[in-house]
Amino acid sequence: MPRETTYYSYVVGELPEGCQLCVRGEKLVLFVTGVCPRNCFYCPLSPWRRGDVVYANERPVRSVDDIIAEALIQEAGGAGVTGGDPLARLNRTVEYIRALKERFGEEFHLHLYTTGALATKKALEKLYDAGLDEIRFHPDIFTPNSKLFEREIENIKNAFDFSWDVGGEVPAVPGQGERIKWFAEFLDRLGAKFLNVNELEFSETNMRNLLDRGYKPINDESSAIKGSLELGLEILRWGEENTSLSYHLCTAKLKDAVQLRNRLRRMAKNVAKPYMEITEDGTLRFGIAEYGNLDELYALLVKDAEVPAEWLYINREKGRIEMPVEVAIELAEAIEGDVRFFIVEEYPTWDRLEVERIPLP
Ligand SMILES: C[S@@+](CC[C@H](N)C(=O)[O-])C[C@H]1O[C@@H](n2cnc3c(N)ncnc32)[C@H](O)[C@@H]1O
Ligand code: SF4
Repeated sequence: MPRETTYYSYVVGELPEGCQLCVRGEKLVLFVTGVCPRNCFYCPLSPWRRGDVVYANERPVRSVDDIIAEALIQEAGGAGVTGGDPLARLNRTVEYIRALKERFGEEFHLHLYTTGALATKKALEKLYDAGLDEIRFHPDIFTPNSKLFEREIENIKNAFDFSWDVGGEVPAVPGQGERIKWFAEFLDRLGAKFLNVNELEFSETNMRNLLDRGYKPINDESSAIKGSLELGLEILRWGEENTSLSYHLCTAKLKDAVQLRNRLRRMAKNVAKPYMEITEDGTLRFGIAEYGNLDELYALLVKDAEVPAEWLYINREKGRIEMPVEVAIELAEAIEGDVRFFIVEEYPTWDRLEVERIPLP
């Protein structure tokens, strides 16, 4: 029987090393390029991520230094190299893998996702020499009669010439169980280590495609697709009986409630300013005051309201003054006029996504 993990997923055999770090929030998401030779109907990437763009987590990358800076804030123990297809920009991918290994040492674990379409022996050799530890193939098993799929399948065989961990990773598309089992048997014959199965999720980008094919979310609060988890479990039960692969069924809930939360908590302690609280979810909570003239407001708060200057931070980019929650609550009661006070909660990420805003009376 597949084991249920404490982080809302299911395992047969051993959890792949890349996943072990990921669930603890220790994997940097290194998005090398949005360029990809495929066009999966379930592709979750937004149009602006489909271009030749580079991100380390939410941070846009101009050079390797940006990647290192992000890894330090996260206290990352490794990175998942993703896209798009990282092999569509092979030199860049190799440069980043090499730089991360050089900066953080051999222990820094690197796994990479690829379609397999560009995984020639030469390309794989470059990745292996750069220090890649684990490679995960996602061939187009749901369009089996295409030339591209044939090439992907042929290329996967090249990966077994190197002593890294080789696995597959595909979404559990309801109605496609037989294709996934075919892929599992294929990987097993070659001597692969694992097959990861992802619970299928909708995003703003793929929602139309998924609805048109009759797939529906399980409820209003979840992005998971009905029937995908059940299919994943069925594949794990079958796989345990019929193959020697390890399996991991990675759920939408794991990604949202565990992996993201753990990553945010790791980052929050390194970016929180003294006036910010870190919540259980890893978000930053603090008070803000908004007013047209920030210098005037600052003078009012320091001189008239006698708030110690070290409790205040003028954030000109966002047009506000930041402060501890308690100070904002007191000031909101004491100050009359056009100044607006709020308690906000933000992600500790590069884009500082605001997730809550409570106006103070
Ligand atoms: C997000 S992709 C990134 C790498 C690459 N673009 C790919 O598709 O392989 C990583 C894994 O996510 C899975 N995936 C793709 N679309 C998905 C979706 N809509 N819901 C859940 N998993 C998905 C695939 O199994 C893929 O191996
Ligand atoms: S392989 Fe990944 S990035 Fe490429 S189209 Fe499919 S889901 Fe999108």
